[in-house]
Amino acid sequence: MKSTGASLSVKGLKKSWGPTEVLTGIDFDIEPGGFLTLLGPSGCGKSTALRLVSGLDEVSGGSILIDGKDVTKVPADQRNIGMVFQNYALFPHMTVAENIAYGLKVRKVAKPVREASLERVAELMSLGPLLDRKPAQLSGGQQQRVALARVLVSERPLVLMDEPLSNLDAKLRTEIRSEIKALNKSLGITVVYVTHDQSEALSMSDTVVLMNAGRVEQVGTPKELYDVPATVFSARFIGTPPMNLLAVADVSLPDGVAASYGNDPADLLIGVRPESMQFPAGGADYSASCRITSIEYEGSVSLLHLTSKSGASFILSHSGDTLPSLEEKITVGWTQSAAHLFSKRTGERVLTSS
Ligand SMILES: Nc1ncnc2c1ncn2[C@@H]1O[C@H](COP(=O)(O)OP(=O)(O)OP(=O)(O)O)[C@@H](O)[C@H]1O
Repeated sequence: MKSTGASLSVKGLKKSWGPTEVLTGIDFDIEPGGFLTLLGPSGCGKSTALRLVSGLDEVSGGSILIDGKDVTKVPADQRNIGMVFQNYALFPHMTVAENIAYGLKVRKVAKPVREASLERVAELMSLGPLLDRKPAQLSGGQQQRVALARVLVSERPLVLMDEPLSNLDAKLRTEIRSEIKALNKSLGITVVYVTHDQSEALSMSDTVVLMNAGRVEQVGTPKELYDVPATVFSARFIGTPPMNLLAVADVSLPDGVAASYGNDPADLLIGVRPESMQFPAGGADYSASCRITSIEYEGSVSLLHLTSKSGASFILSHSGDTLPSLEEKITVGWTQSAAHLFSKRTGERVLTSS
């Protein structure tokens, strides 16, 4: 099953339903064989963007290029795109084998070729022993694997997946996640994936397009989004528990940071990830005095829920052996490199000269 992925370029994509603009002009690009995820909260427009790329809905503005060719006005069935959705709708009266090979049969692919493709994909997806069963005789995870196999066997250079794992339990999600990723790499197909689950996005993607209210908040590799969030929204959306954001009044800053910020220092928000905060604070560049309000034991770490001088809540992920006690007043710290500075007013990351 050789397959070479297509490139995809989305430019200024807009969609309105009546007077409501649900996509306000989004841009992203993906190289052949890449894995790009549209990530964002419910209702931000991820599925809408995917449906426009697939051709199921018409754009209100902007363009879609596949392998450099403008397909914005090309009907869905001529875009050569494979799709897997959350409700994977297998044909109940057909066996697994018939379901998988259905698309090839419709396209009048010769029987020996069909059979060879089926055998190959069944092996890849470990579906061999299930080929004669009907969908009702499969578990949810097995049905999802059949839906994926059906798309993979079709050898489309571009595959769109809309929350394909959302019906599965946590263990299966993790298993199928890595299967999808491995298939993306071994077959070279280009994948555009939609999810609201950040851990799914971070673990699978080469590129993440983080969306918020119909626009793109940030585009980058998973590491870029985690290490250098461009906005307060990115900082809070990526990472579990989310990044802490503290007002200047609650933090003791290194000399010069506030002064080097051209604007009113009270506009600064100091971001720090729970896992980058240290207790005890010894030698840290930034520090904050606080009180421990609760302690959540999570096995490898304990989450210390803290309250700042001004009453703001934040979290420190503590991996040390000795735990402080509840209600104890402590000082926590973090290094310059773990500090993320944002403007409260614009929500954007700001750089200081220090
Ligand atoms: N056919 C439609 N008519 C009117 N509004 C629609 C239509 N389809 C989607 N919308 C609206 O567009 C917005 C974006 O929806 P979309 O399904 O793209 O979001 P999403 O990010 O995929 O959300 P979810 O993760 O919940 O699926 C929502 O406010 C939704 O109500």
